[in-house]
Amino acid sequence: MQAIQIGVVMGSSSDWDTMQHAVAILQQFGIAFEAQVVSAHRMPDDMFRYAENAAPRGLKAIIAGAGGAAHLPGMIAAKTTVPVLGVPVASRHLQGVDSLHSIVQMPKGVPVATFAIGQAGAANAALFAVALLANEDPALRTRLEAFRTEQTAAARAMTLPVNA
Ligand SMILES: Nc1c(C(=O)O)ncn1[C@@H]1O[C@H](COP(=O)(O)O)[C@@H](O)[C@H]1O
Repeated sequence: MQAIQIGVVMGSSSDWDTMQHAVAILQQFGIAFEAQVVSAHRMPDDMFRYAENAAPRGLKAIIAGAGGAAHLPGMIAAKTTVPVLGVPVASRHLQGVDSLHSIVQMPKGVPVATFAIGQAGAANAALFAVALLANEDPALRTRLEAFRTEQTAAARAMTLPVNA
């Protein structure tokens, strides 16, 4: 069995609607991943353990999604040097601006790569993880390039009602 390369964590199962878009990309590229709920607020000891074990377990990156007071990505980053890719999940009252600011405004010295709010951010975090892995995996880079080529073709094929 292939060793797990990417960890996907989220603060609540209610984040799945967003974070499933990261998982779908990892599946599409055949990346060995794990996905689970880990909350800095509700299960701090588990969160610390997850972060501390990330490097010894060989994880290459952690995609962490959370909403509201979204401390999960930053707190994981505080406990590991494995790259953390943060996904702000849209919150009910502030539409995810709170999540974005919580994740992006890290103090100097503890970086979290922060993506857009919502499902596009989740998908892009996964694509970024694929790009990181592709640095060491030429076959994966070829698949990533093919993905981009298909995307370009789809964009070129777009039509507008005014031109129909
Ligand atoms: N931001 C965090 C953390 C954390 O950062 O540790 N743990 C849960 N949450 C967030 O709380 C929101 C509401 O969670 P519930 O739907 O379970 O009440 C979710 O978006 C989750 O990411």
